[in-house]
Amino acid sequence: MLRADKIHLAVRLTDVSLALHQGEITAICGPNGAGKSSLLGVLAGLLAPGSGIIMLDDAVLAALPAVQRARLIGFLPQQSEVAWDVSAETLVALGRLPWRSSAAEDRTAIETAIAAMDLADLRRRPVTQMSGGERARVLLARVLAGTPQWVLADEPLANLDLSHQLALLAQFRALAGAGQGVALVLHDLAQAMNHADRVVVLERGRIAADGVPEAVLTDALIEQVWGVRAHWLGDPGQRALAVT
Ligand SMILES: Nc1ncnc2c1ncn2[C@@H]1O[C@H](COP(=O)(O)OP(=O)(O)OP(=O)(O)O)[C@@H](O)[C@H]1O
Repeated sequence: MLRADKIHLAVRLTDVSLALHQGEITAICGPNGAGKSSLLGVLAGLLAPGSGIIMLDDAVLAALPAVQRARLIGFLPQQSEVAWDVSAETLVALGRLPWRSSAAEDRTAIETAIAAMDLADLRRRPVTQMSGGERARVLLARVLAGTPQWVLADEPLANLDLSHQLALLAQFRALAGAGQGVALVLHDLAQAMNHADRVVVLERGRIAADGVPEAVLTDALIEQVWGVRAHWLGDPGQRALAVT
């Protein structure tokens, strides 16, 4: 379990408590500036809260050695810019840095990540010569190559075409099915409704709702938090949001 207890981060997060569970996909939703990226950064141990604590199972996350945190938690930031002119394969291989494993183990993890992100044809291409969506897939493959127990991804679907969005959502489901914990910042409420096990809604740095998607993403909450009047169409698992 990855647990945040009474987190305060100046201006950005106020009294945020939540627990993420392995085997689940948790969607973190909310308007621009609500604190989603800040929360993900705190959960990953990359941002130190002013007060409050993050626990990873029985350990205080901040007290774990950095290399152990890097093995346990894979973090995909919102920005997909890459400064280095390296090939996709080299960038994916950097995901193995926290591990001092055998070459064979590294190779297997790298190849699995490349296949999962559909990058076989792009593996030798410099990432600086890729489209935004292609680069986003390489960066996520780097996270997957690290075989983390937790994947925390900030808007991982934002630059992807529909087919790669669906493939990636299936990939996240497979990770959760294998017992990993997955937390995704998502702006698309239909994706959160249909693909997450749980939705956490942030509003101005506070948790506005937390629970199963159908119970959380009600028409009333969407109007309250996003100021948009909308209603859901379709059946559970295949919902579409109609704006009224
Ligand atoms: N480094 C920073 N120092 C101080 N305030 C910041 C910093 N980064 C972001 N903020 C502010 O904190 C609030 C939350 O920002 P955050 O990036 O977490 O929101 P978000 O929900 O991820 O937004 P978006 O949907 O636009 O990506 C915003 O008001 C933002 O302006």
